[in-house]
Amino acid sequence: MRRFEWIDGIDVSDLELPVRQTPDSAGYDLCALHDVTLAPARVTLVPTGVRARMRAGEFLALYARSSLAIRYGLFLANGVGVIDADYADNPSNHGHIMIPLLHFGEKDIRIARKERIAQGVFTAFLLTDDDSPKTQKRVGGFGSTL
Ligand SMILES: O=c1ccn([C@H]2C[C@H](O)[C@@H](COP(=O)(O)OP(=O)(O)OP(=O)(O)O)O2)c(=O)[nH]1
Ligand SMILES: [Mg+2]
Repeated sequence: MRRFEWIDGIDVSDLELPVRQTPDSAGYDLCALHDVTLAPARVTLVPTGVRARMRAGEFLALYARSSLAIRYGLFLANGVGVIDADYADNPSNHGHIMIPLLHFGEKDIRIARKERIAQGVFTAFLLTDDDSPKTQKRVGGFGSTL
């Protein structure tokens, strides 16, 4: 089981789930769910309308798209986003993947619904020999494990 799903209750009639552009592309392109204006020197959290399901021992790494970085000065505010496998079932937002975009340019940028804004790469990770997680269940995202 490794797939993308829509978050319930959103109009997805004109959208498509994340896809890779070519057979050897690593990243699944994630699109903006809404039109959004990015102001210079600000972080804007852009919703995607999707969640990612994956196996234990994997995470979805979110990276910027090089073209947006080069053309507009757009970066992920967190450098690389880490989407945990247990985020999909968190009761607070049901795994909604959000993209924190940081705009380094000087003028507002308009991002349109459906525009590809980041890419996700499914990635395997390793644990320490004495690994012991602090809690058994994730309850939210962005600070829920404080
Ligand atoms: O760019 C991102 C980064 C994270 N997340 C979601 C998925 C991830 O599983 C969750 C928590 O992310 P992270 O562990 O990076 O943030 P945190 O500040 O440590 O929050 P928490 O205490 O909830 O783990 O937020 C996103 O939607 N987009
Ligand atoms: Mg965390």
